[in-house]
Amino acid sequence: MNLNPVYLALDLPRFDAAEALARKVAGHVGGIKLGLEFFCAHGHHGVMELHKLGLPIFLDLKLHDIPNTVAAAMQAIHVLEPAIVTVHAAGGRAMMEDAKAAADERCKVVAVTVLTSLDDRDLSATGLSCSAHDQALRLAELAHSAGLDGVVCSGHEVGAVRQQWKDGFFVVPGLRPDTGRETGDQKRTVTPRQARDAGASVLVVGRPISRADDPLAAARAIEATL
Ligand SMILES: O=C(O)c1cc(=O)[nH]c(=O)n1[C@@H]1O[C@H](COP(=O)(O)O)[C@@H](O)[C@H]1O
Repeated sequence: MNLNPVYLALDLPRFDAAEALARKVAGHVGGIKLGLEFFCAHGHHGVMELHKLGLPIFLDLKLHDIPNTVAAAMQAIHVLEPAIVTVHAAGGRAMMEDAKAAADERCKVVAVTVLTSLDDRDLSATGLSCSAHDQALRLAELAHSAGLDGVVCSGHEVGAVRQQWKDGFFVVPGLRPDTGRETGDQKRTVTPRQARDAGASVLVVGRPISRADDPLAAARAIEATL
């Protein structure tokens, strides 16, 4: 895997705009993350097209269903040769075990713990009485015992998760280079540098690059802080 830990989240509705942005910053990111917005709009064909850029592809599908369905979905994406795929840890141990068993052996399967857009109050509204921190740790332990490669968590938890899972592969989104600025829908944010120092393996960055006046300068500036 490329040494630059930054994966650019290509959350753009139009294929040509997504491809142009990826081309522009390709030399300053380690890979590209294609999520639900991209996959629902452009499907397998869109992923194949972006493979031509030669960067590792992180397919962020956040699969969450019964084990049989998730395993079948994992098999259906072998052909896309993703470097990383996401499932939801809340889908449970059997679902994660079957997802890992169905994945290509070169693909890292990581489980989303607690979305970075949620805080303790949001969790309480879903019926969970623990903190986002404790829930992320609990789900990371479950993902570890299910044999996954790692988890997705915020920069607030990644240090503690790394302590309990030394050789895990950890993806941290919800990054804001300047935490004093508007964070939008993200609630548990840190800077890319803070996340890296706390033990992140991959740093997911979307809008701080894609919505910057100069995306190339933004990608370079983030790279320079790492
Ligand atoms: O799985 C993810 O990548 C993910 C998990 C999570 O808890 N929070 C989160 O923001 N993400 C993704 O990371 C990206 C963050 O985008 P920005 O907030 O624009 O940097 C989006 O593509 C989200 O789908």
